[in-house]
Amino acid sequence: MMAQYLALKEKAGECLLFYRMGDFFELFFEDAKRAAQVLDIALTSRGEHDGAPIPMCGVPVHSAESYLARLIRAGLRVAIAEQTETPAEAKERARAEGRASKALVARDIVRFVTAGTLTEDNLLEARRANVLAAIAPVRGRVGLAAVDISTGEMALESMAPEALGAALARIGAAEIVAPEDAEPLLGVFAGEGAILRPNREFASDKGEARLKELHGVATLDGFGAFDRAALAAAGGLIAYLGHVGRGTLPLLLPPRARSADGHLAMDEATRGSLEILVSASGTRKGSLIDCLDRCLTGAGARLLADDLSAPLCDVEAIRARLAAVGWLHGDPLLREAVRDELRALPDIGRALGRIVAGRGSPRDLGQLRDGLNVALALQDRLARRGEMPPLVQALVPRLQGHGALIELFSRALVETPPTERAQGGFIAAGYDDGLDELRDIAKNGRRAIAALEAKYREQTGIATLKIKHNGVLGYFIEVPARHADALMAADSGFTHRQTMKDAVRFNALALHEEASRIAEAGGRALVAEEAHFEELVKTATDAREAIAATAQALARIDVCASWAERAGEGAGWVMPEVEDSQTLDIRAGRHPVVEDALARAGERFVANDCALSENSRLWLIGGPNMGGKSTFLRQNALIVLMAQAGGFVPAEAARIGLVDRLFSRVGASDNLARGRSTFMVEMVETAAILSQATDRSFVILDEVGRGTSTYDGLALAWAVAESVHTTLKSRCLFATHYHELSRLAESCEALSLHHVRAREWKGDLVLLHELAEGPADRSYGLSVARLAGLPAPVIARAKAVLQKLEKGRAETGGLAAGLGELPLFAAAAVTAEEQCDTLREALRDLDVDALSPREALDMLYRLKAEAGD
Ligand SMILES: Nc1ncnc2c1ncn2[C@@H]1O[C@H](COP(=O)(O)OP(=O)(O)OP(=O)(O)O)[C@@H](O)[C@H]1O
Repeated sequence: MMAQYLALKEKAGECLLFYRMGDFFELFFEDAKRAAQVLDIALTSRGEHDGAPIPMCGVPVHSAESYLARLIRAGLRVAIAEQTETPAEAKERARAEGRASKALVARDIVRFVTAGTLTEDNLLEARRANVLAAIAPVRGRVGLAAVDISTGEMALESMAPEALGAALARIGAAEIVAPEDAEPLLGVFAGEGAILRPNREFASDKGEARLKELHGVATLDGFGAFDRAALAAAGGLIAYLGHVGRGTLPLLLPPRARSADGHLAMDEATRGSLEILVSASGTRKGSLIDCLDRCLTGAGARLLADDLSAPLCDVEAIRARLAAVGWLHGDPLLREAVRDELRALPDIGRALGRIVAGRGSPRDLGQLRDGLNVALALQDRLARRGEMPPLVQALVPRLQGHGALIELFSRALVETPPTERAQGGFIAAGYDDGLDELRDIAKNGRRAIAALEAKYREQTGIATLKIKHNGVLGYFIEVPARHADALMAADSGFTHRQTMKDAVRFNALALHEEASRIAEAGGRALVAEEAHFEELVKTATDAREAIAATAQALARIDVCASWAERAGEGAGWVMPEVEDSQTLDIRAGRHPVVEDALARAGERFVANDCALSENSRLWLIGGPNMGGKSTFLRQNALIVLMAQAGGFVPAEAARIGLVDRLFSRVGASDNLARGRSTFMVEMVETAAILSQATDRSFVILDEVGRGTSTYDGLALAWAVAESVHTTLKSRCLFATHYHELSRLAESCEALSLHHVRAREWKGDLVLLHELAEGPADRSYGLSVARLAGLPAPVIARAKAVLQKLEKGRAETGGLAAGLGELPLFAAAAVTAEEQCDTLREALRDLDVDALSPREALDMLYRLKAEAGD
């Protein structure tokens, strides 16, 4: 057995091996130690290997899923080795092979369970997509393929290598597959969740061929335009799926082409700081989606998460979504009726995923029937409305067309089919006459057995005689021990089977005959049900694309209704106007998450305006700590994000010029796990902004430079603000405590000064959370410290120090004393560019083909020296 185990373990590689033995999955050696620790179950031992006891632990097969879930959550992967023959078959095989020894049942790995390839309901989160991603670099581009196995939705894209990090952050994959050579590309995503596979699996021609074969098409053009890199990633993804499914592929819908420019780009730091899908605490609670999500279905919630992760950059597409939301918002009765239908909707996308992956149950078939029925009812309701916005109009036809399937499944299945199919009982009466007959035989047999019980009681005079059934003996007669003697007699007509402590069990010919009849009919009924199950699975599988389209249409309707519902909950949510401009004009905007939190505490959120335009691009915002600067910055970023995702926004009015990239640098946070200090993180993220933001981007910068010494910090903040204003020309909100920065207003014409208001009243600080024009008068740092409970002697001492410092500042002209003679940023930048131009010219004039290797090397030295000068 150990030889068999070790061979399978070799195949399982890094995965824990679940080795099936009877009713248990057993784990051995290091696997056992690891699993016992994660699952907190007993570690025992069994036999010896190389003279040492073999560590072992096990989990019961019937509850294996909950253990699997915990192992997957702990970042582990599992290979499942099942018995591939029965003990009887094994014996037969051993005899045929002429071996007398005890036959070992053959086993093989039937499946790998990994975080990215789950389909089981209880291993998945209903409201979160579970994404498996694959990357592949090809000629300077990186392909990215992403699939949610539970629903089969697949998207392909390709990008410059620098954009990969942001794309992976957007997707939030549970597992990432990459070619061995490409590990460095993964950057921060390398490690636990990344799986390296042989390079040859990521060939674009193979990827293309596999996709064509899967979808039965001669060309992929109908699905979109995919470049070599995207196809190579698709190839790697499908190869990996084939590997984990041991040859069986899960549901894969035709791939969608996702273009990077179609979406509002956000890097990982921005996503993190805006707390879109998870809050800073790492959970959904307190995140934007948690505050917005009113979806009634898991699929709707998953689509909403996708929308918020990748808001659109296309005015028409955004307006189409907004029109659908507005339609449902303006008609609360219709909205409620639509939502009533959705409430009854099972997760048909995931049910279909399980069915196609060969892991479906009768319950999944029942869910398809019920879900498609809901879709039909919804279609009917919407169609009767007549007038609809174009998006809804396009969705409605996708809700129908499953009449034959619904009719078949309604006739074939019982009302609530079970999750287990081994015991049968899911095919409805009246669907198959032969099956009904077999069931009748079994039913009559059970009735006959009940009659036999009465007959035997009368015959033996034992009133406590009972006919019972169990899995081992089948049907048997049981009498209390004190009555057993009468039945033991040779001519009693009963044969002894088992003696228990208080009872004795017997058989009888008539009982045996009835029992055999029942068993035979039952067995045949099971076979018949199984055959029907296969037919129904095939029907569903054949219709998979149409069913998936219906599931997606339902999810989109749910998302639109969710936005409408959320906006309808309180006053002050509006449909944003989206346009192609550099305007960002938000009247009385609010931060939805902070507003909710304050409302729970019975407090009111103070709404604030934000009015940026081409001529007033950068707002420098000062004011006391705790004054609401960060909140203001974030609320405007979130409003942009929500609007471009196609939703209403918490404001009185909002006009939003399309944003191509959103950047947020809020609050310095340590990232020691990745080996970077606070200041380093801050600078890396700021560098990303300076290299990528455009005049269509929106940037929020919160206290850049605070992570270092005052002079360094001020100097950096100054240069960054100037660069954003003058070079990038992005719209920007810049919060800072450096008063000195207000002097930037003298040289930057599109920069204006603002502050959050505060007042001191009877010695106490009152924060008004209200934005006003002009520079902040002072910083109130000591007052906030006092609010926070710093001891009075410390405050008093700080006051004395402050007075001295301020006196010094007055005498010397302060921190920014020397800035009067600073040349304009633009002028400084031009000289750098000029220098760069001589290099560029030298390169342009170069005839590479005419150079010998030696000359090329010389030239390289010369250019380098010039750059050094
Ligand atoms: N507009 C508002 N209306 C009501 N309360 C607000 C508002 N903005 C912020 N607050 C409250 O003030 C708290 C502090 O806000 P925030 O963190 O934005 O201040 P800050 O000025 O960025 O502070 P610091 O400079 O210390 O980072 C918030 O947690 C919130 O409870």
